[in-house]
Amino acid sequence: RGCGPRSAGGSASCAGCASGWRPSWRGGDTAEQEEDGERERDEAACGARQPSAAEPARGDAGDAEDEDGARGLRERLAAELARGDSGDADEEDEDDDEEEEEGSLGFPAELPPLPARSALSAAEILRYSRQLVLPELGVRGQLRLARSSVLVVGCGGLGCPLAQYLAAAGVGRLGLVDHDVVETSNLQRQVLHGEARRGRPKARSAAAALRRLNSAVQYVPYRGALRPRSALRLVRQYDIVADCSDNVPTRYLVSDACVLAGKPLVSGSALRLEGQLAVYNYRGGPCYRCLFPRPPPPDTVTNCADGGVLGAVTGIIGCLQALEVLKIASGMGSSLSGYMLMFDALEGRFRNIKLRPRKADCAVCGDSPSVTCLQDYEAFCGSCATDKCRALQLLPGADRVSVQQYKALLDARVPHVLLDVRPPVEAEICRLPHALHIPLRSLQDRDQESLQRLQNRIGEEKQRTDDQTPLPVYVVCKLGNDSQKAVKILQELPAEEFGSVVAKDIKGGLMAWATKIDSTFPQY
Ligand SMILES: Nc1ncnc2c1ncn2[C@@H]1O[C@H](COP(=O)(O)OP(=O)(O)OP(=O)(O)O)[C@@H](O)[C@H]1O
Ligand SMILES: [Zn+2]
Repeated sequence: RGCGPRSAGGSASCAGCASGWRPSWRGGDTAEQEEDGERERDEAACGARQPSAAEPARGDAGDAEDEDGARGLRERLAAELARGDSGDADEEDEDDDEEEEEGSLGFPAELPPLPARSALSAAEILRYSRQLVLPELGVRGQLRLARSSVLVVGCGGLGCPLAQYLAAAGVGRLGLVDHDVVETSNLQRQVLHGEARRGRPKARSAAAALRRLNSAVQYVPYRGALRPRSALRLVRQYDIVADCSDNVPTRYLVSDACVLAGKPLVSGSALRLEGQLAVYNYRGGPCYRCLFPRPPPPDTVTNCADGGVLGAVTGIIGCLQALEVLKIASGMGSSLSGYMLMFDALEGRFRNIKLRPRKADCAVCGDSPSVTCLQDYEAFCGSCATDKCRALQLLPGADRVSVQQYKALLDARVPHVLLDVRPPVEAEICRLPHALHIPLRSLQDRDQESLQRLQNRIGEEKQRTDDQTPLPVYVVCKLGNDSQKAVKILQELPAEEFGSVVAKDIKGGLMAWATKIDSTFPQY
């Protein structure tokens, strides 16, 4: 997931595209298009054999194999229709993700090649008729799609719409990788997973939903994290890779694997109300590392849980990713390679920015690469390959208390000030009633009025006690990261101006309060 350079929050980088922390755009470069061998590369990339003009684009199955395939498909379609008629298909399907046969991420087995196809069946012609009549696609493009395999990394906000449109369009095989399970807060944008799938592995849930949409596509769910030890073996088995993940180490891992395996990478990111799309390592264009040779500092990266995202924005970017995949797979039109498409939802504006060409000194796709095998990307980026472990450790243990410790001192009526440093929009969602609210941003800006409000509150509380020791300020935020940053700021305030402030942070923040102390406190 990512953000545009103009993301709210200014300095935040996105977990997805690693921008925000901006690439040094250089306008005016000619896109590096390698015309030579373009067709060859394209064929290899989509794994499709281009049928000759003499080959029939017919609806009547021409040989026994096609006949069988068409009959099987017709029967399946008939069965599906019958199920739809009965009106209880959804109920029957409720547990069908349990039946999804999984691929192994540990040592991915070699997948059988997709069958060679020379003609479409009548059922396929009917099913794909609205796109078959597009001269740009036609039967030839549809057959190429049917021979194409796409690996989708991440079945979340981007992966769901992407996979949905690829399945509907009739790609041959979809590999679906995700290590997570469906959560309630996913449902606002991860449109393949329904309420009944909460707690289920996303890869299987997605495969089950997609199978209902188009049973002719092969789905291979991989329940687990894409890791350096197996990524290359997996990526080699697919023609095109779509990065729909949400963290920087995975972005580098997927990109490097694509360069080493020679696969095009369609990469999307979305955060807040902005999204980005790029095609890397395709037709001589740059790779992700060409643009972002170094990862951003981990504490500048924002994710959807912290920054928020509108489902429609991930939907738009996911669909644009699907479009790029379909174009590459079918050989239709020109690709976005060499450009980055940026979407600003509030302005309703798309911008296409020309990227620097492939860098001759790129560590992985350059002329003498130093990265020749996959690495430890968590170490390289200094952050986890999941956005689940988001806890920063900025303060020594003595400056932190647990939610249980804070509850105990609250029960004992120990005089103190509770300072909530979340952004105003989050404080409107829920808050502890006795907290003073000053956003971290105001502290970072040393906003005088805010600091005065803090001093006033400390003064008021002090009046209630004879104790002459400095009154403690306990700082809370959503997860316990911003609160540590706030404590550092308070500790650095000049004592002669503000008096000495004894500040401590509450570990795990209000979400730890909700899970460990008060289950009625909302989680978000
Ligand atoms: N290395 C990886 N291997 C497999 N799946 C990954 C990897 N990195 C990220 N993902 C998956 O990519 C998806 C990204 O989607 P998205 O950010 O919309 O979902 P999320 O992480 O569930 O959201 P939230 O942050 O709101 O909880 C997630 O489902 C996540 O599990
Ligand atoms: Zn590169």
